[in-house]
Amino acid sequence: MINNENKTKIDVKGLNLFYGSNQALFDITASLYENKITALIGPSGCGKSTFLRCINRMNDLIPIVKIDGQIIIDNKNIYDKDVDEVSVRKKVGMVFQQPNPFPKSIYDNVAYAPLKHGIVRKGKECDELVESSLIKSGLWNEVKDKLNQPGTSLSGGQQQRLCIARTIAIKPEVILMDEPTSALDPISTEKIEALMLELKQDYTIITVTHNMQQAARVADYTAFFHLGKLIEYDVTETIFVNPHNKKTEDYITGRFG
Ligand SMILES: Nc1ncnc2c1ncn2[C@@H]1O[C@H](COP(=O)(O)OP(=O)(O)OP(=O)(O)O)[C@@H](O)[C@H]1O
Repeated sequence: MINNENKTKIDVKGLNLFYGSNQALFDITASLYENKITALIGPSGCGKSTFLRCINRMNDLIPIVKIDGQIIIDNKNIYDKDVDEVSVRKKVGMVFQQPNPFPKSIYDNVAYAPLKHGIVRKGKECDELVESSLIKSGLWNEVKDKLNQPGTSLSGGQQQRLCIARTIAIKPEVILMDEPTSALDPISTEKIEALMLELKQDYTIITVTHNMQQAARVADYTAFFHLGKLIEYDVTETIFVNPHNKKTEDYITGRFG
């Protein structure tokens, strides 16, 4: 059962999303909790990534998308007309499936956006932010002597941690992760999972995963989607051990998906 002492960070109310005439999300309503990891699971095409992208208005970039309903973050509907999507994306950072560092140095990968948004000034202030972001992403010890080397010279797992450092540097409150380890080897995956558990102390994390073991290992809450509907959402243990819906049970026991 969901613990009522949790603090809601994101309140989703009656969210519908259409790609042209094709409806991809149906009346999604859920509260997502602060300093928790919520995993979104479900078969391919069920709308997990679409839902994730609604939380930082990334779907606004797709012209055929129409959205109705509300996503309230800290008491403000991010789809209200007076909300600018750039400010939403600062508050809600995102890490993608493929590590995608900029073709720049390790240092510049982290420093670029904070300098551009005026979060820090060049020099000591920026150096400190780069260092603290790389420490928080667990990469500092591996890169502190080669900050001028290209981000792309790192291993896949290191590149993903660099992307996490880049996200943290903008000082978000929520981090969205879209299958953050599916392109990584098991050891890099383990490091990212350990990092997620550390990061949830400071951030609210929503992650899409196809890996049930990963959801079971890291997520406090799990939401099961099917055909664009949120079928069941509960504490992770309930979803995996004692699901209430037959479809959830069929999916987690591998009967479809
Ligand atoms: N840019 C787009 N234009 C049109 N339809 C889209 C677009 N992106 C997704 N869809 C459709 O929306 C539905 C949900 O897709 P989505 O990618 O959100 O599912 P998913 O659960 O994340 O899938 P997967 O696990 O395969 O990544 C699918 O029917 C998909 O074809």
